[in-house]
Amino acid sequence: MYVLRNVVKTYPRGAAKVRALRGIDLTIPDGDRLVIQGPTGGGKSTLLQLLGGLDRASKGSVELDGTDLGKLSEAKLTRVRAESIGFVFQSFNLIPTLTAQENVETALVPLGVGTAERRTRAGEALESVGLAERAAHLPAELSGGQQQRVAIARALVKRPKVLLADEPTGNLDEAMRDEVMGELERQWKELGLTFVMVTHDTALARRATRLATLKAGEVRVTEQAGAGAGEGATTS
Ligand SMILES: Nc1ncnc2c1ncn2[C@@H]1O[C@H](COP(=O)(O)OP(=O)(O)OP(=O)(O)O)[C@@H](O)[C@H]1O
Repeated sequence: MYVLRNVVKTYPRGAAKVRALRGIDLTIPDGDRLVIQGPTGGGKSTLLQLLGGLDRASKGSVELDGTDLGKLSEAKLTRVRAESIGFVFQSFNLIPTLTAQENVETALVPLGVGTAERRTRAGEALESVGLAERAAHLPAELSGGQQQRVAIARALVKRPKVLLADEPTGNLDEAMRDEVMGELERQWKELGLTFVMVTHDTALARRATRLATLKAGEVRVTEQAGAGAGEGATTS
């Protein structure tokens, strides 16, 4: 479970400061599926980076299961990221010279998993996203939707408890968007992940059970009755 208390994030801009987050209080229970939306520059990516331990708050605390991520040493924070948090980005971030299989295996290297087990687990992860037969393909030989599914396999192969996605369908056409969202939702349900997703897509936001709207660095959370993962991937 995440507990954020009065989280402020400022960035230097010349002599001035940009206040990207202005005192966020937010609790994200285990197994939650939270969608973050809001206008450009509202602080969505900044919040996701703090949840992922990719950056630290300027003030306040970001606790994951009782540990204040901002107080960990760089080495410990890296360990938490490697073990517990899977990331999926808009731009896939696959290594172009590695095959799908090798890309997925890279997530297990920092955890000290041996070669044979890496191979097996990466194969299983690719199978779970329906890409077993594409394991030997390079990213350039895959469609956008398939590349994002490789990225999902890479995020999940380490069996994290948290999955963070920043505009995971932003680079995809509508059909592929549905394919990728369907995959993310299936994995969220099957693995009991805590799933936090930033999206500009209002159709996706409407289907979230909990919606966090970030505007000018402030958050408002709404529960949406009737929304949920069971509805399938509608595109209207
Ligand atoms: N590394 C940085 N250095 C300086 N300012 C930054 C940095 N990252 C973000 N900002 C600023 O912080 C504010 C929030 O940015 P953030 O990227 O979190 O917003 P966002 O809601 O994700 O926007 P978008 O929808 O455009 O991705 C913006 O004013 C942005 O310019």
